Amino acid sequence: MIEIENIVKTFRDATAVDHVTLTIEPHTICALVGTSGSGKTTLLRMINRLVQPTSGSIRVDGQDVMSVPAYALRRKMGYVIQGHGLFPHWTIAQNVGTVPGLLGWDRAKIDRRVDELLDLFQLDPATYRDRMPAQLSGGQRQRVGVARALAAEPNILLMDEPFGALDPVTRGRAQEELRAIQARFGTTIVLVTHDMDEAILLGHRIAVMDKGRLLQCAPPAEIIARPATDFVRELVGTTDRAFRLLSLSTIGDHIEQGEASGDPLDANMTLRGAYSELLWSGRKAAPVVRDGVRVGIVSLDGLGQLAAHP
Ligand SMILES: Nc1ncnc2c1ncn2[C@@H]1O[C@H](COP(=O)(O)OP(=O)(O)OP(=O)(O)O)[C@@H](O)[C@H]1O
Repeated sequence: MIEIENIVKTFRDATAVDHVTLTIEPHTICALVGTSGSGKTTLLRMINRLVQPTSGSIRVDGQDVMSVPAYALRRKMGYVIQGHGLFPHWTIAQNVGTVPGLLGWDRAKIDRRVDELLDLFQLDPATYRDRMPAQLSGGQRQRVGVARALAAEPNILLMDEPFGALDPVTRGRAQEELRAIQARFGTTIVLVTHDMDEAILLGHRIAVMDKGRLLQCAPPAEIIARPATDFVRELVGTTDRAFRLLSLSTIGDHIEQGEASGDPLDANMTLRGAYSELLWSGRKAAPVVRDGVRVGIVSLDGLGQLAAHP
């Protein structure tokens, strides 16, 4: 658990983070969103002591971060930045093995871990472990950056715009990978992002910042349905909010009974995806299958009700 209490950071006369109190539960993703300059990066960097707070406290699993040597803290927490931050003159394997090496793991254990992580991120170890960062695409480098941060099995991962520079397709894949890895290892993740769609997709909770202050911290559905201020409402975007609400759950969570014909939709599809499919195929309803077995239907009427202001 990360407990941020009344934290303040002032640079000369400017307050970058202004009395923020925020608790991040273990095994969850907290997405920090806000406009440029709202203090997200500064807040993130106070968690691993890259930035020294002016006042307030941060506890990680009950321990004040100021009581732990900064190097020990940073080895315990993964940190990923935009543009990956890989060492350019080290191979991919050396980059991924950095923290395990610092922690004194033996060679064979490091090698196994590096190969396991490269596999996990769909980078064939035989092909990639001895390459240099410059011999990878931007998307591959970014995935190596995430693999490196996970190398020593940290239970906390701090991520600052990790996918900001990727094209939409690569970005979508990287987001899915991160979601799967988080679900598998239960890592607690603090993710700074400009992108509300990314925050809604990945965040169990979304923390909205403006001018150094925390305006609201709540699950995505609540941020969409009950924004605490006009700024939060504007950030969520009023034109898209019905679709954003539909993107939060799958058809499998809202199976209807009835008859429908045509190609079936998979129960794991989001409600938003189903809505789009129904409009596109000109149908009022479609059968739903789970593991190939028909379990019910999804209808435009049903989706319309689910998209309405709760
Ligand atoms: N080292 C520094 N010295 C002086 N001012 C700083 C420093 N770091 C950040 N700031 C200021 O603190 C404020 C918050 O910056 P921060 O980088 O935390 O915002 P952000 O929300 O992460 O922005 P972005 O999304 O653009 O990265 C800004 O006004 C910035 O200019």
